[in-house]
Amino acid sequence: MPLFEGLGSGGEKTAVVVDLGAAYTKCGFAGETGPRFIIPSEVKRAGSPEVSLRTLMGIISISNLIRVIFVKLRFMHQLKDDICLVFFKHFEVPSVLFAPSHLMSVMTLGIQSALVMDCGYTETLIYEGVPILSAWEALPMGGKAIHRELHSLLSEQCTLDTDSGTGLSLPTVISSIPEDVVEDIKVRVCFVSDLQRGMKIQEAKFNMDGSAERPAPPPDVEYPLGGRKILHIKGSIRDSVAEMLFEQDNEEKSIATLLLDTLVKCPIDTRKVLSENVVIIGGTAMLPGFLHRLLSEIRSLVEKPKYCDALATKSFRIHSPPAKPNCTAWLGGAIFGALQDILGSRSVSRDYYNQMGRIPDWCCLSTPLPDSVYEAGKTPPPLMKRAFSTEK
Ligand SMILES: Nc1ncnc2c1ncn2[C@@H]1O[C@H](COP(=O)(O)OP(=O)(O)OP(=O)(O)O)[C@@H](O)[C@H]1O
Repeated sequence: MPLFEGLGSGGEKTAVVVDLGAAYTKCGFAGETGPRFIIPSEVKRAGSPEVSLRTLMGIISISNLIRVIFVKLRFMHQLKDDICLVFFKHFEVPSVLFAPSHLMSVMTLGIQSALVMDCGYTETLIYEGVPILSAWEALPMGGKAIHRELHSLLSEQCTLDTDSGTGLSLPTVISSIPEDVVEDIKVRVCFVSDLQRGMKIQEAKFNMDGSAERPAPPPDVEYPLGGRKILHIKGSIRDSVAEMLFEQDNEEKSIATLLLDTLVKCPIDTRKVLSENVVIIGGTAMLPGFLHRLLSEIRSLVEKPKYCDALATKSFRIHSPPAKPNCTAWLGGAIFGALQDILGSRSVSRDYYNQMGRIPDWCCLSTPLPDSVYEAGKTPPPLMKRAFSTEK
């Protein structure tokens, strides 16, 4: 079907749904089952996600035709302000809605309460539609950390075959492996080992006297690089690079303990329902074996005194949302975006933005907007408006 067929030409307008991730931006239309585009978001400065020009251009080319935008975002207020400025002032979209990705993910399942873990970068928690912010936990462990580790392991341990020789060390042939190749290698050849095997790999890694034996690695892989170069990827890298997610650091934190610590912070009467409604989102969860290992880690940890006494539940279940983990939040946004009445009453309208010059900071509801943004003698404009209907 042509991309824009039937959209924006009369009737109710379709919302555009954008999930701005730190690594990838997903973009498509409300009411559809998957994003039309997944494009890399470029991070310009470490720790400060910025939307690349390329990403914005992709979004903008759509908004020109549809004129109604539904943006789903979980970044800081300044970035939201910048996005509003572009969409309201330049493209004159009727309304924008910023919705939390974790809440949107729960929408795909039709459940009220869930513990949502986002394994892009951060983990958070939602209960009965309201995030329990005091239980929010995060660990800088995700696709990026694996990517960095893989990059250094490949450079240190792998060899290259070229026309001029075989078994050459990497630095003698190329200065470094391109980032997109490392990303491709991660997605195509790496996997998460099961609990037993993973424990043995970790034991061997941290055993200084060499007495712990490492399990036999999977076969090496020959990966073609450009220019008739073949990269030999060691099997021991394939099965161990994702172990960092499950290794406990000096503070005994891994992604499994993070989930359990979050649960311990929740009110005791909510824990059972949350532990039986775990939702895992984020592209890193797509590594083969990830969910199986996470569940095994959790089941083993809950037997330990630290959690056995504190948790008051041992029953854990992970949902299977109707989308791949990296697109679950987007799909929730697409479902929410198709609910015209609800969407219209929850978005920030262009009129509001034009009069106020800013969007409300939902994180600071206790801080009212300064009086100076209201015109003298005028009451503030309504925040919400039915912006998605063609009714006059
Ligand atoms: N099939 C796959 N197997 C393994 N890893 C994958 C797969 N697909 C994507 N990834 C990894 O998932 C990560 C991106 O996931 P996702 O798109 O959920 O992140 P994001 O939304 O951009 O980031 P964040 O949630 O931190 O904002 C990348 O590190 C990518 O390498």
